[in-house]
Amino acid sequence: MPSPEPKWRQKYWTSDCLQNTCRQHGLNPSGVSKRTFCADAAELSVGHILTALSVVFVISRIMAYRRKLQAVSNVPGFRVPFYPLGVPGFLLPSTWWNPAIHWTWNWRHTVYKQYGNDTISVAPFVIGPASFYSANLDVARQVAGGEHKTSFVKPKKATSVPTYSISLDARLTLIRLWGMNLVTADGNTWRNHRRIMGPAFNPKLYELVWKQTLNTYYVLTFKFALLIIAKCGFGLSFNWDQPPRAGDGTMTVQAALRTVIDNHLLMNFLPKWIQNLPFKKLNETREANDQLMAFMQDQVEQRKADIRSKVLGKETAADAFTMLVEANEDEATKHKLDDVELIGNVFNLLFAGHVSTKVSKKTFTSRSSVLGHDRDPTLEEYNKLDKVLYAFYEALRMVPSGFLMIREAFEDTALHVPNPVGQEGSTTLAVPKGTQVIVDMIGVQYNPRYFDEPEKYKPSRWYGVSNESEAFSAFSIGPRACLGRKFAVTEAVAFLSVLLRDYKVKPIYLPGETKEQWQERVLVANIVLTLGVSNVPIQLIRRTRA
Ligand code: HEM
Repeated sequence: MPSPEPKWRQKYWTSDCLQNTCRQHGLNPSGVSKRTFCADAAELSVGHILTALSVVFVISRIMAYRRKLQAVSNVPGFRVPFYPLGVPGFLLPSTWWNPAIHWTWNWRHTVYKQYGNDTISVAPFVIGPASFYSANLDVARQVAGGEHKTSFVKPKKATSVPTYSISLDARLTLIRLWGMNLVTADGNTWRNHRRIMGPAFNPKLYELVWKQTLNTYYVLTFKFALLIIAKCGFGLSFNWDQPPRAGDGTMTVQAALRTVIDNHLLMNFLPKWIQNLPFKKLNETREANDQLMAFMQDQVEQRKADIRSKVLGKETAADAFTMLVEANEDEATKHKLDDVELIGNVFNLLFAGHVSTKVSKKTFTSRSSVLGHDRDPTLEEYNKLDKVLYAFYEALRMVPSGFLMIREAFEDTALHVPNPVGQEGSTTLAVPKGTQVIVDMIGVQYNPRYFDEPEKYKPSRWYGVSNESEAFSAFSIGPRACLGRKFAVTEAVAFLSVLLRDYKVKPIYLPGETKEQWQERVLVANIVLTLGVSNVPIQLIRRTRA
């Protein structure tokens, strides 16, 4: 009994094969079993099926594409293969045929001009939903303002966001990590969250923000200055994240040095017997001093060992500390400093270098008209620091960290899109349920409708604008505007006022580079959950007291 033909083969028999002939391939029927399989004919059939499938796919895409164009009322915009916030659009590099997530930044100066209005559409012809992108504040008010009667919500659940929408999915998943919250909620749930959260943002909190920002400024600049002097002056392998531990490891070198520096007057001027009294502060200072000495001793030993085992002709490290130890080792024995003297010198250098590099609380700039005294600013003086506020507003306008506000129509609705500048009125567009309207916050901040010469850094444009004003829109507008606005602004003003009091900030130019060219070079978007810029080369120059 011949074994039965497998099913997949039988499927491809042609009627010619069944009649023991194959006109197409000229087979002689004699001797050819009825069950002979005509492989070429079968391949032809697979090809037919694939072609048919492709045709079906293309037709379905064309129909879907037409629906997307209808959804966005044929408003001009991108006709590209992929949705910018989804896979693969998000993963592929941003280029003319794939805007990707970066387009709102990369093309911020040109894109809306190119399409003739500040609301445009995206209709991807391969994959992804139709959406509007708008740099218009009236559109923002309709979709993101959180008005009672809105037909737009933040895209519902992270899980319900289509899987092609990787970035959106990731953003929502991240901000929902700890459950439903004010940022992700909508409707009555949002109102309830806001009612409870709102009172937490009160003057007492801002008082704390102010105080802690100033404290952190000193901790930060101390650590920063220590790091530089330790690395460059002494070749010590200090690490920002994991500072080295002094002595027996119970204290970081940074903490020990801080204590010693803060209390050096006690150690220098009090008689020894008083220093040894069992008071908390004296105990701590003694302990810190011992730990630091043990650390320095260890460092000197290491340097000596390095110098002794130095491979002939190989340079040792060029830091001041190593060179000091090396010079001492070269001295004739009678002139040599002993270890304690060497440490004394090293410590003094470290101490002196650190104190002169660190930002002293007492440093004061003669330029400041507000902080005219030898002290830190207080929160009560906030209003007088308006120039600092305007500088911060302008920087945030140029790099708005909350760069997209994504909304979705939960029912069929309408959108009133203001006509281009110079044309009165607005156009009403029908927006089907499920269509996204994305407020492009970068576009808003660079929109010539709202700002003249938007590409220029001009803090003066904010003169007289109050902290609550909606003219400044980088924190969003309407009832759903950023709850942390005053928190962020208080922190920024406190930090910037002391930083700018103590330091001049100078851009580091390439040879022959202008300020505008520098700005264009360094403003490279760094988009994670929020928008930032990559490394900005600047020089901080300590101000001298007048
Ligand atoms: C420079 C700093 C900040 C900027 C530019 C900023 C910007 C924004 C923007 C644009 C929104 C609206 C998002 C949307 O509707 O999709 C928002 C909402 C929000 N922000 Fe901020 N934000 C900043 C700092 C903060 C801080 C420090 C906090 C908290 C301490 C905070 C808490 C919130 C909350 C809770 C919401 C949701 C408000 C609601 O939906 O009712 N933000 N922020």
